[in-house]
Amino acid sequence: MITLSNIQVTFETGSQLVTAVQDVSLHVDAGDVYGIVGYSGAGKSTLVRVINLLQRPTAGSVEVNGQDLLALQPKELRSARKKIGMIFQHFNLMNSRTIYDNVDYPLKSSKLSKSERDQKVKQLLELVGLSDKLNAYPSQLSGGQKQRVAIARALANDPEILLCDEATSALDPKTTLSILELLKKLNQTLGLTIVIITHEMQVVKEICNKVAVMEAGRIVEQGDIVSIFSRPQNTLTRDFINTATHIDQTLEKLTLHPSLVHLKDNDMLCKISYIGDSTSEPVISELTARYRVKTNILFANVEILQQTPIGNLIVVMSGSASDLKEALHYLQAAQVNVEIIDSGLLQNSKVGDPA
Ligand SMILES: Nc1ncnc2c1ncn2[C@@H]1O[C@H](COP(=O)(O)OP(=O)(O)OP(=O)(O)O)[C@@H](O)[C@H]1O
Repeated sequence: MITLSNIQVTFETGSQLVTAVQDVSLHVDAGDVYGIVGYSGAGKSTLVRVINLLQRPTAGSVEVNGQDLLALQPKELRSARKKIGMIFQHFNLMNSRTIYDNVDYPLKSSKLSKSERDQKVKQLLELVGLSDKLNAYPSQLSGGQKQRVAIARALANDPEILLCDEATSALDPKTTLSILELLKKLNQTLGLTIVIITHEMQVVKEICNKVAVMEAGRIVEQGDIVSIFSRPQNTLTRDFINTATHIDQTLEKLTLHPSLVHLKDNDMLCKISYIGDSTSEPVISELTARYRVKTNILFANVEILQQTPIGNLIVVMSGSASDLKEALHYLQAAQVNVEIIDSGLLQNSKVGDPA
């Protein structure tokens, strides 16, 4: 549905050149919910605006639904753009017009009759759950309701693609979830292809089937969500994932308060992660039954991403050195990833160190 190839966007500010997007290529299939995640200034907004040519790239090509957008004449581009809806962080509604008029506005240039337009506006507002707000003004709505109006307006011309530029960043967590649920419903019922840019991996986790991670204008990692969450390759990707799973915060607390974890010489503080089938294996109980290794679970979390379970645990494993070694081999063979964070030997030698 969308193929960006070797996109470069450079801005000239006074005598300075800012390269906002650098050699980015990505491919979005029809029906994807594609997340682009990155910290502020990474180039996400610039990149997403390239998809509908709100931002013309300095170099590269933009193909949407089989059309080379950069080759289109202004009139053709206007009609291609109608098939690409967009929503924004601050909703961009017209405050002096009613909700009805906001949604009706993009239909003014359509070929629909007045009664067809009326029917369409009402249908759209029903789809987003706002049938009772036709005559209200934006100032009378909550942030979540305003975003629903913006979504209805973006769908007025039956687009195939919806671009979401930080669409939930101004919303509280509960409202964010309800908007993401609505987007998921639109993806599933209308077959809408969605591109979401966000700085929150939590958003990606809720709704996306694919994700690209951006840093300093480049994509540092991209792929399907399960592979990225279970085997992140890039440090930045790991950082983003850890913020969404809370595992790093827990580890930080444990490291800041060593009294929470009393490690004896043969104890190991480990982070254990697994994906898919391993969750049904009673791996933890096997450690005790087969290898005489006791496991104290300090933190456990299972996420279901695209119907695939992904688990993360922080545990203290205790046993003899040889039993621990065998247990680690067993976990490795069971496709369970183990990262040793600290061990009793290490911790106790640190305690004994002269200041
Ligand atoms: N019109 C412009 N003129 C000059 N520089 C720009 C322009 N638009 C963006 N930039 C610069 O390009 C870089 C990327 O900005 P962009 O807004 O795309 O990042 P972002 O990842 O979307 O960040 P945020 O989440 O804060 O919006 C930044 O250094 C920004 O200052």
